[in-house]
Amino acid sequence: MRFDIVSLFPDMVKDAAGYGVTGKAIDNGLVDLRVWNPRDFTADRHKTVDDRPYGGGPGMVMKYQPLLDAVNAAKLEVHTDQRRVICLSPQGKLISQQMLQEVSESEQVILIAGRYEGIDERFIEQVCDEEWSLGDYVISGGELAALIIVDAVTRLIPGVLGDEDSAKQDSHYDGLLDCPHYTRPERSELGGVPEVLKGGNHAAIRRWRIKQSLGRTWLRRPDLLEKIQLTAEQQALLSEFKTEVDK
Ligand SMILES: CN(C)c1cccc(CNc2ccc(C(N)=O)cn2)c1
Repeated sequence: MRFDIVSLFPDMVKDAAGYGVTGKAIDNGLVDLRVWNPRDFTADRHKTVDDRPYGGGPGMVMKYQPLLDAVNAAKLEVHTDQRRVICLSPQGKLISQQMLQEVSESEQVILIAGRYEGIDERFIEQVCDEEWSLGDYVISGGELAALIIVDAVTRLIPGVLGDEDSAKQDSHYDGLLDCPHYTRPERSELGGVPEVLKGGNHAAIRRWRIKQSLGRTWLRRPDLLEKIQLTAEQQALLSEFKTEVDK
């Protein structure tokens, strides 16, 4: 997987991606990350990347030409048709694990991190394949949003996470919230650890974890439950949870 991030703050993106799971994936060549600064694609003396909005109004709009030239430079470096150009913005489609899964099967993902009040619409319409939003809020630039995409997609690439299953056990991978996790010490001023987890009955532990995931999803995010078809076992465990929680 090759990520190309177009951003006015390339070091911010490059440095942040260099930590943890994404940093390791880059070091061992499972992921390639390249950053492009639109300012390097300006032709004027002042290296202009933004301008005043037609129609007036506050703030500035990013000019399309430096962005377009940066995207074209990124495309030239990777010969593939398995490529997605995605702009991050509050006007985009709300991302889901499914959208991330699809993109993880591409060869090149070009992410546009906008600043200012936004980007000339002609660039979004003509150059970007998609416009994605991480949620209904505005941040000062698309860089943090782009880094979230890089992180979430990288985790889905085979071989990136040590234990193949850990990605699958990620909450939202099966559409449910994750179960609670505990580690040593067994006793603490914060309380103890559920008995079932301390025993060696792996079938009981598996059932407990599934029940907790279902119960938490039912309590905290019933909207997620609406979207999935529960197996007979899941339905039984959720019913059990509901009777216990009502007590
Ligand atoms: C039209 N355009 C590119 C744009 C317009 C306004 C702000 C920004 C940058 N800020 C962002 C980006 C994404 C998100 C999100 N919710 O994903 C929130 N804020 C970009």
